[in-house]
Amino acid sequence: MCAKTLRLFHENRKPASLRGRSFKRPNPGRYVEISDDERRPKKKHHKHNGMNGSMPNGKHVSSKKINGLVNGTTVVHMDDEPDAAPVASSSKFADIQRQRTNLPIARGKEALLNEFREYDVTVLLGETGSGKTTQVPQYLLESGIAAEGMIAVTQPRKVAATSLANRVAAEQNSRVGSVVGYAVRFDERSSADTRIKYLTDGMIFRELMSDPMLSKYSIIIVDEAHERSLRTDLLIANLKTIQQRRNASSEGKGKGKEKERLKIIIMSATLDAEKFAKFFSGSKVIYVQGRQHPVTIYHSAQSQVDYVDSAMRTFFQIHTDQPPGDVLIFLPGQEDIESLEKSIRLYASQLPPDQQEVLICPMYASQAAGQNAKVFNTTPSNTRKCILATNIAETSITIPGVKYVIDTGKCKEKRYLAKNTGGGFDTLMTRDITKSSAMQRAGRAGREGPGFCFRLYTEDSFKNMSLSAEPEIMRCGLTSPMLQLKCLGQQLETLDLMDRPDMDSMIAALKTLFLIGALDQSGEITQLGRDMAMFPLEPVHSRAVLASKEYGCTSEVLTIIAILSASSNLFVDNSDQRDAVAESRRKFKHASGDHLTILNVVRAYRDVALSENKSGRREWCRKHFLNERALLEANDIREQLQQTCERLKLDWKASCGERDEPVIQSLGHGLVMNTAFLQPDGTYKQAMGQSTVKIHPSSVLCDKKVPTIVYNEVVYTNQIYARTVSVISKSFLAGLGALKTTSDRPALD
Ligand SMILES: Nc1ncnc2c1ncn2[C@@H]1O[C@H](COP(=O)(O)OP(=O)(O)OP(=O)(O)O)[C@@H](O)[C@H]1O
Repeated sequence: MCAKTLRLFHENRKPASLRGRSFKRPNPGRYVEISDDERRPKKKHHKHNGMNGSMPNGKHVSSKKINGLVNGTTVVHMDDEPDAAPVASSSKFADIQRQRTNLPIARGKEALLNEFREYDVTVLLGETGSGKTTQVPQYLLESGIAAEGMIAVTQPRKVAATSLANRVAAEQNSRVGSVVGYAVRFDERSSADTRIKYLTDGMIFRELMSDPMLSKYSIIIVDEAHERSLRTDLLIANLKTIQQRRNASSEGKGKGKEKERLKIIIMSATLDAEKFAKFFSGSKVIYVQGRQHPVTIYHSAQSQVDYVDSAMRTFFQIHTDQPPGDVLIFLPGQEDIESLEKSIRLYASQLPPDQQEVLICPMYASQAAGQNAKVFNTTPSNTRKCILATNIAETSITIPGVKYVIDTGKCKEKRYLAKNTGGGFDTLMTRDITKSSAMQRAGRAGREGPGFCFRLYTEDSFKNMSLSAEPEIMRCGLTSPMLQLKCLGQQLETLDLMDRPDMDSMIAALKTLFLIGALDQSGEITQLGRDMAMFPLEPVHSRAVLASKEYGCTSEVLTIIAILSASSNLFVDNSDQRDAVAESRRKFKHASGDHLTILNVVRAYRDVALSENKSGRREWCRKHFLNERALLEANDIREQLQQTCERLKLDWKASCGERDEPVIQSLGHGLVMNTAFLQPDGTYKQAMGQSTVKIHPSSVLCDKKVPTIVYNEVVYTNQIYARTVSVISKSFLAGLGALKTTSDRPALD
């Protein structure tokens, strides 16, 4: 392959099509400048602010304004070049400290701290890479503003929480889990010494159940608030009330009571600050100006129909023409990542031997955490790392070595479909990204030095993008958050939210909770519902675990639910070897369907583990197209679920041996909304809704026609598919009431 055939960004197109873009920023005239002392003497020949940068043709690109901010905003100016670094030290720690002091935010440290001291709520805007997420918590700790309490920093994504904790622990010259810790679902590293904790918004929301006033925290930082994830919105609503109560009770009680007070800091690079400031009246908006390194942005001249192919061509254009530096490519989902990985591998193998090697690192949520963490490893000098990521790499993180970003402009977004049917479901749909996402993606370059972002969409497309995504609470299923709120004695309907979900979604969630026994007739939470909320699982899964007590099969159900909760799929989907995969899967096949097939796999793996060493186990998994990471992760998850069982006095060792019915029926208690019956045309109609589903081709039941099915989830591609499917008896479903709600139900047994 010749590099020229891959060209998407031609040199001669640059002046017209490859314009640098900048973050819009507030008009400094409207804002109070904190202190001139904070500023460095100007160096006139450079202006490193926003997404500015000199074009390859030498043109300078000016900055613009992104969001109007409210009056009273403070701008902390840091738009000049940082001071020369202190004398370099040979130790890594000294090097890290030098990096810290060179960050734009370091220049406004004292001014920021004064604002944090004065205001209970601050909304902090600062450009990507300015140092908000890593530095602000450390400033708060070192200045004593956090007093005796802990500082929580919430993140919408696991990978951000863990990688930030690692970085900040290194900056504190300590190990993760001591002064700096993290907590994400199924993984926590913290101790009595922990003062700064990075945690997902879901985890802190869960903490509300055991500590409704979040009393161990004196400061809660809600980071990447622009994402408006569902848990962030629920957390913010709760924080407002908690702060009012805590601060009112500490009022006038003297110094000792200071630690009862709660400070809230909302942070992002691309935030509608005004909306947050209105929600928290009396809050202060602070703008940290300046970024450490410029990012030059290029747009494609024409719209790209095949974004995977365009990404591939752009990658090789960079690889063959540009200086060393790793490349981060944003794609919507796993299928595109796998397809691009194949083509890059193929073309890279045809490059001349003197070309740098290409190391491909996929990064997506359903891949095991350990695998995702590999992207943070440094690359040997003769290798260019090419990270193929979904939007899990979009915010907060710094991937060492990344100099180039390729942005396809696409993402997958969770949406609740068919909400009017009462039997709706969450599904992922591919869509165009928002301006906020585009800026965040570009911001992943330029973190260790000047960066470049190649957008595979036109400048007009960028201009026409909406500013930010619709809040998740407006577009997702609400079963799990509604159960958690009920446990807290709160109603979603009456909560003081920034945006309110629609009534259909709330009714659908209430209906599911009622059907699985979490709520009684009057909508009050039951003891069963409280027990369900104890598990770090979707309520439908925790209901299955609790039902297993009655059927004496908790051991089997825990194993299956642990596999279903793992972040990666158990079965490797290898489309090139479809027949071999199918043949191998047949060995584990259980006539009742996929759930017991999963159990057969785990049992077989356990037997292998008794006789084989690590490499033998790995080889066995490879031969059977199984993902060992999923098996290992599920083992950890199972141990955590066992602990919850112990707290609930549920015998997790109880086993039903080889019987399948108790297991399927336990699952049926939880997945009652995910049941369907066969129709004459071979499709299945939801027992509790109006949608029609097909059995997913990956299921062991895909060629079968069985009267009634229970399934774990639906996936939506060109059709609606039920995935992880088992046969369930009609009489059992009738007993649950699942077949009573539709007029065209089949004749019952
Ligand atoms: N793991 C890391 N390895 C190397 N440098 C890092 C790492 N994490 C952070 N940094 C450095 O610290 C800088 C600031 O990172 P930080 O996450 O605090 O910025 P931010 O303002 O929160 O950015 P964003 O809005 O993108 O989250 C980065 O640009 C990078 O130079």
